[in-house]
Amino acid sequence: MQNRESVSYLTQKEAAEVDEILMGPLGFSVEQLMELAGLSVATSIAEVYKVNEYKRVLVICGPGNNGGDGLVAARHLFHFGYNPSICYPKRTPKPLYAGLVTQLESLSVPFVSVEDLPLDLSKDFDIIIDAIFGFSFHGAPRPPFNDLIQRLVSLNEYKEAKQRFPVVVSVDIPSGWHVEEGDISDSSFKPDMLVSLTAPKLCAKRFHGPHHFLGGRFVPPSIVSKFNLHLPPYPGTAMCVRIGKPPQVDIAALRENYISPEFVEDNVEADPIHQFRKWFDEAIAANLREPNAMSLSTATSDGKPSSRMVLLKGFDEDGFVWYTNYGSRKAHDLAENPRASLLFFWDGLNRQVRVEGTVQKVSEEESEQYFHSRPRGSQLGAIVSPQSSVVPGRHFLIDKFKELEDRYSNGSLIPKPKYWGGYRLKPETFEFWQGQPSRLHDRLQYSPCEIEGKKVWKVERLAP
Ligand SMILES: NC(=O)C1=CN([C@@H]2O[C@H](COP(=O)(O)OP(=O)(O)OC[C@H]3O[C@@H](n4cnc5c(N)ncnc54)[C@H](OP(=O)(O)O)[C@@H]3O)[C@@H](O)[C@H]2O)[C@@H](O)CC1
Ligand SMILES: Cc1cc2nc3c(=O)[nH]c(=O)nc-3n(C[C@H](O)[C@H](O)[C@H](O)COP(=O)(O)O)c2cc1C
Ligand SMILES: Cc1ncc(COP(=O)(O)O)c(C=O)c1O
Ligand SMILES: [K+]
Repeated sequence: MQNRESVSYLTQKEAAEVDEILMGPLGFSVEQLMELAGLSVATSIAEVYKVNEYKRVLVICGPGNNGGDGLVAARHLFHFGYNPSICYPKRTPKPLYAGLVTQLESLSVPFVSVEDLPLDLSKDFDIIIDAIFGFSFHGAPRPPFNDLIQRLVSLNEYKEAKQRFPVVVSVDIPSGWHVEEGDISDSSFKPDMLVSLTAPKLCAKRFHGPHHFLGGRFVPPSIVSKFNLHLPPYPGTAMCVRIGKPPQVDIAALRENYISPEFVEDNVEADPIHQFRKWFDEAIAANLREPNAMSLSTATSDGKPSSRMVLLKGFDEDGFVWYTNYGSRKAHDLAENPRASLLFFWDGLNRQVRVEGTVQKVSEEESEQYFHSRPRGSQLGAIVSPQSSVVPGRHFLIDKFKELEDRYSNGSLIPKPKYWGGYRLKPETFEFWQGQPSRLHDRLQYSPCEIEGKKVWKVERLAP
């Protein structure tokens, strides 16, 4: 999360200069920049306002490039599953704009005239995108945009009356605001979200709404250095990044309604290891991050519990294996109380699996073999770290690490320390859980029983 103070802002003149450099010596075309800008707007909106709750979108487009960004955003939002409508009263007679309009018409996105647009915008839309004016705005808004801006101002009244009201998202500049000074006359509207493009303009300092995003992931280093820009890094492959304060959330209202295929007794495996393999393979196929991460809970002999994450490194009929330091807190617990439980949570699949049983160390040979399969840095890390004991500072670890790195820089075998190795939990019970609507989840528990002298697994459904 980027601190608002550390982000830089552009003046109106600088914004126009950046434009000229991008589309001059740097070889960009306006189409390209507009496409990226519109896509950033659409992805920012999709990040905050989920399509199942905020479906109906009105995009009000002005006569310049800001309006073009709105047209592009509308097309992307359509493909993301939203229902956009467009109000575009002063069309620009250029092929770029005509093309964007044709693209939207081919998707049957409706164009609404100012006259046909309701005076009260609060009922028909969930999101209103203000793509009226960008950084070239000057003076006071002229018709018909003054009237449209007034309708956005009126939304505040509905907000105060606590009726359901649409959120307003401004593209680059809240329309009617002075590009540098902000809402000087205090007569314009206050958007809920601002998507600054390329770099925030000075007026963005006056934006105090809940969601400030930056989009336009195309700024080359030469622009960054020429304008001394301080911008947050974009995460991963994202087209947008949040700037300013983190969103305020009502923790008590944070919840997911799980929707999953039915998980019923008739189609589970008789053997829980087979069932685990099936779900584990599905977690891998779903491309989840670290599907082998599991919470390991242990307890002291007098029953004081503790949990931590570890990585599963193998499983079969004999049990579930992980590696760690034999002097750690968990190791002390396991030495006096071998009973433990494992918990997997596969978020993207609405699944969790509990495995409970007793733990033993794996053989030295097994630990040796695994230790030498790890990256050399991790092998050295294991030697350096007296896991779970107090150390004087980070330097203590780094100094020891560097010393060892030098010693083994010739590529020679790094001996596994005696105090590092694996554990195996032999399962006694399993529970497979899958989230369902209204908290009526599926829970199937496997426990061992004997039928005619033969060990089998009993499967029972537990109430959610
Ligand atoms: N640079 C970049 O990196 C990128 C920039 N991009 C986008 O471009 C935006 C800047 O676009 P822009 O320069 O076309 O101007 P913009 O603000 O849309 O409007 C100008 C129009 O409004 C009119 N107008 C002005 N004042 C008025 C008034 N008081 N009342 C009524 N009308 C008024 C003016 O008419 P005029 O006054 O000149 O007759 C003209 O027709 C920028 O904010 C960003 O969204 C991205 O697409 C890509 C990357
Ligand atoms: C995703 C994840 C995986 C981890 N995997 C291991 C692991 O496999 N082995 C390990 O010793 N620590 C692992 N850790 C660190 C442990 O959570 C823990 O901090 C450490 O083992 C010390 O725990 P203890 O003091 O309870 O013994 C992992 C942490 C995370 C977040
Ligand atoms: C301290 C520690 N040891 C061991 C592991 C196990 O994973 P790996 O053997 O892949 O490094 C982890 C994983 O996060 C870890 O943090
Ligand atoms: K705008």
